Amino acid sequence: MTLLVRTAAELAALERSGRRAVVMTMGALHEGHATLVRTARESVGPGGQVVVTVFVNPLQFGAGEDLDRYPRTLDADVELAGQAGADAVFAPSVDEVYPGGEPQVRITAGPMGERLEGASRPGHFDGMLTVVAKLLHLTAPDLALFGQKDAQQLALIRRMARDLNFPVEIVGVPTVREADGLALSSRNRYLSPADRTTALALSRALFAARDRLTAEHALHARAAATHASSGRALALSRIGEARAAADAYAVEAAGPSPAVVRAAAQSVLDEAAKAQPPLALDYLALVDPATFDEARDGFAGEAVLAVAARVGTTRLIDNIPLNFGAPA
Ligand SMILES: Nc1ncnc2c1ncn2[C@@H]1O[C@H](COP(=O)(O)OP(=O)(O)OP(=O)(O)O)[C@@H](O)[C@H]1O
Ligand SMILES: CC(C)(CO)[C@@H](O)C(=O)[O-]
Ligand code: BAL
Repeated sequence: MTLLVRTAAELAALERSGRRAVVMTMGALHEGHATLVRTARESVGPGGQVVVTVFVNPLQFGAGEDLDRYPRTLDADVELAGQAGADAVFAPSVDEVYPGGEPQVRITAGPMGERLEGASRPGHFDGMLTVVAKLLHLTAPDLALFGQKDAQQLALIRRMARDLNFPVEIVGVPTVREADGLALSSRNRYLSPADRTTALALSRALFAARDRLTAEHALHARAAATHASSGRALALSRIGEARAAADAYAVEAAGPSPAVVRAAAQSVLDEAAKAQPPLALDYLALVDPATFDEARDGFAGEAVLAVAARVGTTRLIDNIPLNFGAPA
């Protein structure tokens, strides 16, 4: 039986058992959320405790965004959270979370919070981190789980926990997708069937980039295995073509190019911009997942290709991890 808790006092009175994991959500729960809850349950075991929070945080919505129309489905959320293994759902009111009205003192996300999502949604990450900090204090978990679908949010929460010494383990959970690739999101409920068809271009673009990267890795591996370009470089250098030799060496030494991989995604998005309804691209960026700095040519290691776009009145985000190979 899943307990529904509405106040901070009730939550504080909740008896603890074993390790406590928290999954924070804005409700309208779907299979992505259920996966976070199941992962939380597996992490703490049957003797541990899983708390799901459901709170649509006004502080992280900008003027003109969808705060008022955001879906609110608490009964179904309690049901789904319970089936996935939650012991309690904490669903406070706005007054309960912000008893003194809008908080004067807030968490500031810093430069990482001003890029990509932060540039499109000014103040969003300050509002998000402020409520996450409050919910961490209120729920006092041993671990907190967040989806990689919101990759920049996850990176900022990790950074906040580290920079401000929050005594909690932050766990990232891979993105759950529909069979056709669309990342699950509460905002998918806004999509008409035609919107949804266009929206599939987000994941298609990310998969095209992943496939391009796989092909690039194979090309470079083949070149290295056959020493084709070094052999050619040697031959060229013997006949005195020093510049051509240097170029040939460079081709073999360089890893896959971020620009080439990014372009594979861009061409899918360009096509979708001509669809009906059209996809309006906000950003497509290849970034370092820890800092959200742009991954330029020569980048090695783990990257994230992140995309945000509007289809009709719905704004969607998605991303995919891409490994550019071991850093030199
Ligand atoms: N498809 C998904 N796979 C894995 N985790 C997800 C997925 N969708 C959401 N989450 C995670 O669930 C948590 C709560 O997210 P939230 O309630 O905002 O859901 P959402 O579907 O992302 O909603 P929205 O459409 O408003 O962005 C976050 O940590 C988020 O990253
Ligand atoms: C982490 C969060 C619950 C804070 O409101 C929200 O940003 C979300 O659902 O991803
Ligand atoms: N899913 C991230 C929270 C937001 O869009 O406001």
